[in-house]
Amino acid sequence: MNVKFFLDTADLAEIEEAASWGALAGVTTNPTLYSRIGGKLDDFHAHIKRICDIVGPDCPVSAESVAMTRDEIVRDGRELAAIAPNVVVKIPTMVEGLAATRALADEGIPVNMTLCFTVPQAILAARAGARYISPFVGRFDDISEDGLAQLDDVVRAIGNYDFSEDTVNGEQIEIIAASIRSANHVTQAALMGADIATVPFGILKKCVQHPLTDRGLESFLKDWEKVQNA
Ligand SMILES: O=C(CO)[C@@H](O)[C@H](O)[C@H](O)[C@H](O)COP(=O)(O)O
Repeated sequence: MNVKFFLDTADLAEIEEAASWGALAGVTTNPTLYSRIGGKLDDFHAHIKRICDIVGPDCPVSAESVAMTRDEIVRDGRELAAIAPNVVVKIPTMVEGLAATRALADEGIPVNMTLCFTVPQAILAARAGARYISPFVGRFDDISEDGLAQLDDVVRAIGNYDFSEDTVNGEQIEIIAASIRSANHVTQAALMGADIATVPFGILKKCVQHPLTDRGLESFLKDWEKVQNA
């Protein structure tokens, strides 16, 4: 298992930029992120394809189903999975979603079970065959709960067991820390052993930066000028 950064956006310019940094391992989208870039319904599949083309076949791209019944979610999921081999079908943690996850997993289609807020939800997602489980940190904090503690609980509970009989091709489940609001959330998620942090582009940039890095670079450049003029 390895720790990875996913980008939480549907914005192609952000994805291109982050992919060019050489450390991006995947992308997650959701209906809000797609609407934020002015996305249109009839362009949704083409847009997901564009993201897949930018990041390449080794980077999973989560595309969310907004269907509400098992059969509709399964139909949606099959269509989304047909866009590109690296598409992961994102499905909310709900009864119909669990049933659809089982059906899609049995067909070899990977699912990212999203909107997960508790350990029992995560265990059910795992048992239903989810490849990824996405506990939300920031939104749990928003209701005066402890998002990081909840993430820690999910990481430990899922890590206690072997779910390989339930997942597509016996692959290991990966926990995606979602609703990340700060670089510190990323730090804490990594210390807890979350496999992935999916972060908005602004947070990804903050993860690269540090004032001491800037100050150190400035003084190295100044001193190098002295070397050149010596
Ligand atoms: O579920 C996943 C990743 O699997 C994410 O795309 C997830 O939807 C987003 O992180 C959240 O919706 C972001 O929420 P917020 O922090 O902006 O309220």
